[in-house]
Amino acid sequence: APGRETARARHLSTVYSQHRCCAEMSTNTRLRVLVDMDGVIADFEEGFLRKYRERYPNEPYITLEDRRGFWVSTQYGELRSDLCEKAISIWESNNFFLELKPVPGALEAVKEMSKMENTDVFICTSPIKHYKYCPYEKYAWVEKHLGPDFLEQIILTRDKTVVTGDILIDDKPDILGVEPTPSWEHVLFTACHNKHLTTIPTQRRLLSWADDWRATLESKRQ
Ligand SMILES: Cc1cn([C@H]2C[C@H](O)[C@@H](COP(=O)(O)O)O2)c(=O)[nH]c1=O
Ligand SMILES: [Mg+2]
Repeated sequence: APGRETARARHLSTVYSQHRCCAEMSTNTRLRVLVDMDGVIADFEEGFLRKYRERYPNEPYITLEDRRGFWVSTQYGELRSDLCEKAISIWESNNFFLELKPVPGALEAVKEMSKMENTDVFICTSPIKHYKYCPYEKYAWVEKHLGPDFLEQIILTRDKTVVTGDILIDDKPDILGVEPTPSWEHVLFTACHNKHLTTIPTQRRLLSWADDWRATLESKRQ
């Protein structure tokens, strides 16, 4: 019957287009890049030291060269116990995250990355639990430096292991969470606090945004 033939033709056409779409997707596998914010595109350490010394000009401080270990609060607390809370008060203050300077080369790299064929870029960042300013200011910082379209690309999480991606560029040496085997390869972004760290031989680094980040991304494409 003519009617049945038409319906079958429509069905076959749909099935074919779905298979063709899947076939195309399987050959054009997209690369998903997760880029950390603090210490990778926003200069947390510089901003912290500048504002700490402004607020506490007579207190001891740790130069960027002497920074060791991810946690600023821990190293300041070891210097003198009360300095831990003083350190925390800096990044809990209004405008701290908003006024962080971009890491040299970061904005250019992220903009270029986001325009690459078959590439998706997300800013994957952990807010502090003192939520009065930080989440808002992280969004405002991305809009200010990367433009309003990039607001679509922000992932705020305290656990990056549950985020799916091919590569995570992050300055934190140990990225732990509920997922024991995250989907992404962690590429360690060199920062003052981790430059002296001896990492396992398989741990790749980006020394800065002047390093060959394009080769690192291409090495992850299927
Ligand atoms: C050094 C340091 C950082 N934090 C907080 C500040 C930020 O919200 C996140 C940064 O983490 P990410 O891995 O760069 O997203 O950590 C902190 O609470 N205490 C510290 O000493
Ligand atoms: Mg970081």
